[in-house]
Amino acid sequence: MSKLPSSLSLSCSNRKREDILESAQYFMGVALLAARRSRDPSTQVGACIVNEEKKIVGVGYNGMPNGCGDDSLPWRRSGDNPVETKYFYVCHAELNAIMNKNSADLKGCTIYVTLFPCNECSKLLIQAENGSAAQSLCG
Ligand SMILES: Nc1nc(=O)n([C@H]2C[C@H](O)[C@@H](COP(=O)(O)O)O2)cc1CO
Ligand SMILES: [Zn+2]
Repeated sequence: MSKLPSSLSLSCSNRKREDILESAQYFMGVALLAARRSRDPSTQVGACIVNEEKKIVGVGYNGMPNGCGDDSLPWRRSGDNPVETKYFYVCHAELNAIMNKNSADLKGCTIYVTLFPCNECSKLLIQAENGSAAQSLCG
């Protein structure tokens, strides 16, 4: 094999980087970044769905339904009536990641989500045939 020109061999390493992010760290990082888009004043959640080829097929964060102004619905956690709280309206990050999917189905996919899925989202993930879920270890 011909020797590298001396200028090239001295100016930059010819060895690939080893200390790269693991794929799970990368996808959870995407979920954490997506959470930064949430307008929920108390809890921001992000979700990233990845297919078996490790391609991102859906990203979402918790927010009010499309077209429903973030200022016209309540963000409070408690009220005399459930309709006075955000829980009655907010779309969870997992729901939005599923709805934002760019693939025909989610068979065998993995979802990386910054909070453990609630029972409603767990049902959605099962019905969407989402293979498995990974949850962030951060608080
Ligand atoms: N897995 C989840 N995905 C989500 O998108 N959420 C959202 C729904 C609310 O907008 C917020 C929770 O509000 P709080 O009860 O921590 O103030 O996080 C919550 C969970 C946890 O069940
Ligand atoms: Zn949920």
